[in-house]
Amino acid sequence: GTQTAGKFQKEFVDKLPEMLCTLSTKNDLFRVHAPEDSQDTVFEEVKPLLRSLLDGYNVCIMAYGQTGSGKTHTMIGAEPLELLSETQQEVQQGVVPKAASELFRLISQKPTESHTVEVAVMEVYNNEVFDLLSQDERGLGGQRRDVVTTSSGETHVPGLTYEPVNSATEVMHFVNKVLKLRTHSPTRIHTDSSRSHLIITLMVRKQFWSPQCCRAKPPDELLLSPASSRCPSPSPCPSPLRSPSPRRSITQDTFRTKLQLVDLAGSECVGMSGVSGPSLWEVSCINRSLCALSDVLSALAEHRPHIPYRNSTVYRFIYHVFDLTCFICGDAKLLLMLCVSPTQHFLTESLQSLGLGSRARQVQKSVTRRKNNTLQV
Ligand SMILES: Nc1ncnc2c1ncn2[C@@H]1O[C@H](COP(=O)(O)OP(=O)(O)OP(=O)(O)O)[C@@H](O)[C@H]1O
Repeated sequence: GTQTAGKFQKEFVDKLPEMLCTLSTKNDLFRVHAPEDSQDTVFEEVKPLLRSLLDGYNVCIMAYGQTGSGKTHTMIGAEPLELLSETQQEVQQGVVPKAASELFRLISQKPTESHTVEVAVMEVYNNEVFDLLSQDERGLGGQRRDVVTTSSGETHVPGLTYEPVNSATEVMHFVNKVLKLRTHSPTRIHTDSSRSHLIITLMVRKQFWSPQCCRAKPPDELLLSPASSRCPSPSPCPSPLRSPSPRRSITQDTFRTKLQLVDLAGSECVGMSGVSGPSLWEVSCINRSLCALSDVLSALAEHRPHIPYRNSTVYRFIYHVFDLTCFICGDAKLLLMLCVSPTQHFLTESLQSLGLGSRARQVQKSVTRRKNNTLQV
């Protein structure tokens, strides 16, 4: 009866943290953080992936969970950051600013390599992709972009704006500038609910410097500068790197990897969030795209011959964002951060999120292999 079910739910919720912690200690790939854990503690899980990014893996870090469960808090940080002191801001920063800082810190430790970094910010709203770094005519949102798949199977967003960045501060300058363009609406559960999926991409290009061209490490002003990141063949290397002999530099292949930081829109039950009218379409698009993710993960986990990447209208979103053929089966690492409400009220939603997490873990068992992701310069 209802009473028994209620008792079960209470016991389940009471035991949930303990169960999760036990699982966490038994499995290296699985961690649980309590609400009081700091952003720094959570970021410790993410840090190794930044090293992988520079080692040549594509990396996707994605926050999933019901509406209001803390995805934006986890990915971006406490808002509004500008009202906090500098020290508080650092403490409250989420995965995106911390990952950008760590990336540039790691790059600064590799003086013999030249890196360029570019940032793109997209939102996927009602199954359409918007380029937030290129505002529409009214300045109220991003330009709508198409998603195309080439004959070689690569997915592109033609015209997507990539801005060159030289520091974490510059990355966050672009991100913070466009965050207000992201679609938000109040719901009964969350007064400032994001109604779109946010995708921040950091594209890293790495170029090796030829010994004939550069006897020593390139000077700092050449590192991370998009315009100067290529060894300036056929012109001689700039002083003091010019070779004593009149040999010209050798341009090498560029190694390109992508870090995708994804703050998904929250899954929600219409009855609970109380949305109506045009907002119902938003919820339907959000829930369908999240179901499609679940279907893809299930198919991959069960090694089914058909993986429904191209599942109806969400295909473009799923395929482009996760590029799952690459992220899960190939040269990539995926970190799924499940945000779960600590209250009993949202037990069903929490179980649903954990279900998705367990499917994702099964996919993790497939072998990840890194390949030379080279581009012709
Ligand atoms: N660990 C936490 N510590 C303190 N506050 C938190 C934490 N997680 C979430 N919050 C707060 O809870 C509220 C909802 O969080 P957030 O906006 O991140 O949810 P969300 O999952 O992104 O929601 P939606 O999908 O509806 O956009 C915010 O006010 C946020 O600051």
